Amino acid sequence: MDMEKVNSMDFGEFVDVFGNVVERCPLIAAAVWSQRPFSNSEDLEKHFFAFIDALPQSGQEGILRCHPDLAGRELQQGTLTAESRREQRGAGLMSLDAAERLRLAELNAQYRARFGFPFVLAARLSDRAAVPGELARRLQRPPAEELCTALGEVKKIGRLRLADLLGAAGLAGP
Ligand SMILES: NC(=O)N[C@H]1NC(=O)NC1=O
Repeated sequence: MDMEKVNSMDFGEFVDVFGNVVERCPLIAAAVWSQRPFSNSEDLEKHFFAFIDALPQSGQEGILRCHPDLAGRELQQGTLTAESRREQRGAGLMSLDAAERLRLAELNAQYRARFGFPFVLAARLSDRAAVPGELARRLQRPPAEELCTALGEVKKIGRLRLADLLGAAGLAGP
């Protein structure tokens, strides 16, 4: 998809296409649409990220809370978004054994109890062997630092989702 096509989208089409660049936060795409035209994919991405950065802490935590747990209940119930399912499957999180699932569920619960939002990690840049260790490591971090790290992961997920949507054509900028 090229930028000319993106810039010509009406509001509804844009939100349909980009509404899940940030998991279950179509409001962000709705706000970004107002800022078109975009010169290239980096410019488009910049607007998504700037919206996240400009939110008060409660809004940033709200974005994190829109994410499903890794290997959590929604994966079991089949209610993940298509993007999240693909990411979690790619990382091998759909084929955990019972002990691995339990370990992750315990760590996810501890993380949520400590920080008040779910553990977020760009699953496509990780795998089932690395996730529990990374979760245990981040569980020890100070809350303010952890909020920044988690938002950084939201951006990594968003960058990969945008690249999927735009393909190579969208990446070519002036
Ligand atoms: N909790 C969490 O990190 N969820 C996600 N990560 C990812 O790559 N896709 C998700 O839905």
